[in-house]
Amino acid sequence: MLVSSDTPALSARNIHKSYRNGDSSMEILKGIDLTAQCGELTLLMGPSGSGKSTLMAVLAGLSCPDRGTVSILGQPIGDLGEADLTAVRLRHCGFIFQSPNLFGALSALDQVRLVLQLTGAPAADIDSRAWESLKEVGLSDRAHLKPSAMSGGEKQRVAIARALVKQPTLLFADEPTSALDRTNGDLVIRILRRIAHSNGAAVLCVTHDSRLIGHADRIVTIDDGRIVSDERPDTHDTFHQRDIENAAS
Ligand SMILES: Nc1ncnc2c1ncn2[C@@H]1O[C@H](COP(=O)(O)OP(=O)(O)OP(=O)(O)O)[C@@H](O)[C@H]1O
Repeated sequence: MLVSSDTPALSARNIHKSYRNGDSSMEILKGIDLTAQCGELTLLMGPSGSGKSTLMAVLAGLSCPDRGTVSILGQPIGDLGEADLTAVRLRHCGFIFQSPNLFGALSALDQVRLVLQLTGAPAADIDSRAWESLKEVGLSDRAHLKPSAMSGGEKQRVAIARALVKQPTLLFADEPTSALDRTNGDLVIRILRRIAHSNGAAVLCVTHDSRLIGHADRIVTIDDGRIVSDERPDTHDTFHQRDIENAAS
């Protein structure tokens, strides 16, 4: 895929999504516009039930919107068949969830190697890349341990190494720190920030964890299926949805 340097990693336009419950339908996303640039850690925050995880699933191509378009590196993913969409996700997207979901029988190193084998990386590169990725999350000395011998924070860092090893353009994280204590939560968000800043990934992180706010480049708040604020804490460059709408009109 040829991509200009101005192309956002992700762009979503007028996203609507409803869920059916028996005869009734509930609109969860009510016209979301969002662009994510490479090199930024963006937090998606908002009250429980406001639609954050639904939005993340739509942005990652895991769920289809009823209306609107999502583009990854300029490619509208709604135009892709299932096989091509899976290929885009495999090639460009990494995922981290609240629970690390590791394979119980595999060592940390093998969990990371497996991703590279599945993505068809050259066999000669697999070991060095897997080691490099574990080193990035500070787990070189834990590489041969299985999940049962690791702490919760270590397991979450293996999950990050597994997402990171593909060098994804887009990294989606859904509540990655909510099961972790303060020290491990802090470590995980620092790693996510470094992945954005040093590796140039666009990192989108759904969270309730207010401890993460100070680490973010941008905080997008969703309420009742709409973006209600979009803030850059470092620069205090704050603008609200009405400003976006005014700018677009
Ligand atoms: N598959 C589904 N079928 C029906 N309703 C759903 C489904 N998934 C989510 N919902 C509903 O959509 C609404 C938004 O859910 P979502 O998980 O996106 O919110 P959230 O902001 O991530 O919440 P939380 O912070 O509690 O995780 C909720 O009312 C939820 O019950």
